[in-house]
Amino acid sequence: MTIRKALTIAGSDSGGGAGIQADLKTFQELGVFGTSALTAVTAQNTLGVHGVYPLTAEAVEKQIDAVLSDMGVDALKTGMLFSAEIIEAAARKLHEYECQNVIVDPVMIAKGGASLLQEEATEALKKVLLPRALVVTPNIPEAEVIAGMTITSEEDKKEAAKIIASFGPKNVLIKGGHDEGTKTIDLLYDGKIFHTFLGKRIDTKDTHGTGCTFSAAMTAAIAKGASVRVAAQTAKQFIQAAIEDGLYIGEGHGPTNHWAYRQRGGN
Ligand SMILES: Nc1ncnc2c1ncn2[C@@H]1O[C@H](COP(=O)(O)OP(=O)(O)O)[C@@H](O)[C@H]1O
Ligand SMILES: Cc1ncc(COP(=O)(O)OP(=O)(O)O)c(N)n1
Repeated sequence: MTIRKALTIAGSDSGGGAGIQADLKTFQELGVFGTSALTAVTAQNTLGVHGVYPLTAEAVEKQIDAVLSDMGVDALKTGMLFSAEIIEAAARKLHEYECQNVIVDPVMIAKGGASLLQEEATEALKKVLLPRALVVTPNIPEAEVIAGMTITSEEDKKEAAKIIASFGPKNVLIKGGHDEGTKTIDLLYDGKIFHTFLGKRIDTKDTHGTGCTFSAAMTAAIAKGASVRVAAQTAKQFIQAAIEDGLYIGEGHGPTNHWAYRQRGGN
């Protein structure tokens, strides 16, 4: 049996709905062996972020070294990176180990409004990390910050995707969770063509960690050999099932159901 492996470089969510915890659960559900390099510890639950405690860039580098020098990976993703120093450290390691299948989820702000990326780190993200990405997966507010424009229509999303592509990622996927309307529209730009992935918008407050889970599902699918387009389709089905079959945990924005996709027969 060939074991496929994935690495997540991200923050810890004590509430288990987002961050490293969501990533590892998603890898597991999609049959991929998960490894991790922690960037920060957050004290977090469904009501919000109650504390952020970043690790040093050196600690992040050491974890990446430990995993990549011995075990290797088929794909990796980044999530909450918090500072320019951590972004630069991660980018140096991706260069050193010649990592190819890199999925960058440019996490900036948690649902409750807490900052998970220092404002001055956006430039480092654009300059050193995006050029190394096979795919970058911003939500709409993140796409607005990276592209430097406001998004209010599908045409705006396309324009923003083109601007973000100019920073170097091979593919840009703008997630549609923050849109309005009865459908969610995720837009993939591969440098030439636009592809859309549609879902039924579920009326629920339990959407904590949807972005992390979506990008982790893409990472797992790519680790198993899927193209970016097929991986986006798998991730869309995974997150749709995870939101639809809600778990109703906690008083605020609850986590999604990472079991749902496999329980429905997905693989
Ligand atoms: N209420 C919802 N119903 C169905 N799909 C959703 C809903 N909210 C988000 N999604 C989907 O979850 C994924 C993550 O999207 P988004 O919420 O934009 O990311 P983030 O968590 O980074 O803000 C996307 O595929 C999006 O379409
Ligand atoms: C530790 C940590 N990492 C990332 C996030 C953001 O997750 P996301 O999937 O964007 O979901 P919401 O925060 O929007 O629910 C996080 N909260 N914590």
